[in-house]
Amino acid sequence: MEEKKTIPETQKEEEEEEEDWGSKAWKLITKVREKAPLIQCITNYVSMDIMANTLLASGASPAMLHSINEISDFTPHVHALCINIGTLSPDWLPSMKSSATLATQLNIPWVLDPVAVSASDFRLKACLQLVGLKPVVIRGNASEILALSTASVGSDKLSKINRCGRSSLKSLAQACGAVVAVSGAVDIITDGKRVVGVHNGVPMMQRDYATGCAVTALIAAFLAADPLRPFEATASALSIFGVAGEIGMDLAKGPASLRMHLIDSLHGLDQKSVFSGVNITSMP
Ligand SMILES: Nc1ncnc2c1ncn2[C@@H]1O[C@H](COP(=O)(O)OP(=O)(O)OP(=O)(O)O)[C@@H](O)[C@H]1O
Ligand SMILES: Cc1ncsc1CCO
Ligand SMILES: [Mg+2]
Repeated sequence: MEEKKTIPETQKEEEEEEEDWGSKAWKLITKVREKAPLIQCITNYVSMDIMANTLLASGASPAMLHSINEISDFTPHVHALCINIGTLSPDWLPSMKSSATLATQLNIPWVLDPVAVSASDFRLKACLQLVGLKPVVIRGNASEILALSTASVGSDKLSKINRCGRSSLKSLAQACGAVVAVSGAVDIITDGKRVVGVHNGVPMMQRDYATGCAVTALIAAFLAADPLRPFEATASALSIFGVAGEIGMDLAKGPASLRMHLIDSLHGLDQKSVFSGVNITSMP
């Protein structure tokens, strides 16, 4: 007869919490599909197409409106807002600020993507002004989040050994009052207290421009589905996008076909694939 092993209580709790992410993510994508939230994106010229198609494939309704003449009429009616500074110019910045200000005043969740924040002084200053307008989530790659950390928290306060490590990420989240997400092979998400890692996605996603921008928009859709739990929404969106990338990669021949298959997989994602694919773990 097989020997019965007993699992220590703490390990059991951790396993239960980790197992639970599959159902959290499934509930959120289901809610996005049911609610079809309206997501305003003020984004760059490169990402508009993949972002709109990612949102549509998830069940959300994208709207790429950026004219200053339309913000006051339109932003109050959206369920979430995504601001991306990828092709920032002086004439778009007032629209971004105005839309972000309205969203914060009206309790509409919004997410900031600090694309290439350290490329110029103009971009860094603009990004810090936007951070001051209280995004609910900031999602960038490691170099962008490191640049933002150094500028927002101060290089002297960051550990020299572990400058983009978990403790500096937590400090950034606390300083900004936002959930901070760093994408990469393992995406790291923190709300300043909790930290989780998302172990989904495939390396080929880095060979395709604007996948980062697209997942930031998906975070906005998940925020619209559950505005009170931005940490869970952010981790789930990153995981679901990664699972769609994994399934898409089985059919793809390279970056261009991955883009197509990722969007198809996101559209067709079922409960079984979400439960077996979502891989989110707590981090100390
Ligand atoms: N090595 C990897 N393995 C698995 N998934 C990855 C890897 N690198 C990136 N990803 C995934 O690709 C997506 C985009 O992340 P990335 O860090 O490339 O964003 P980014 O640099 O902001 O992209 P862009 O600026 O082109 O929009 C995320 O969903 C992330 O999880
Ligand atoms: C290539 C590129 N240039 C500005 S934004 C962008 C898309 C990826 O962020
Ligand atoms: Mg990016």
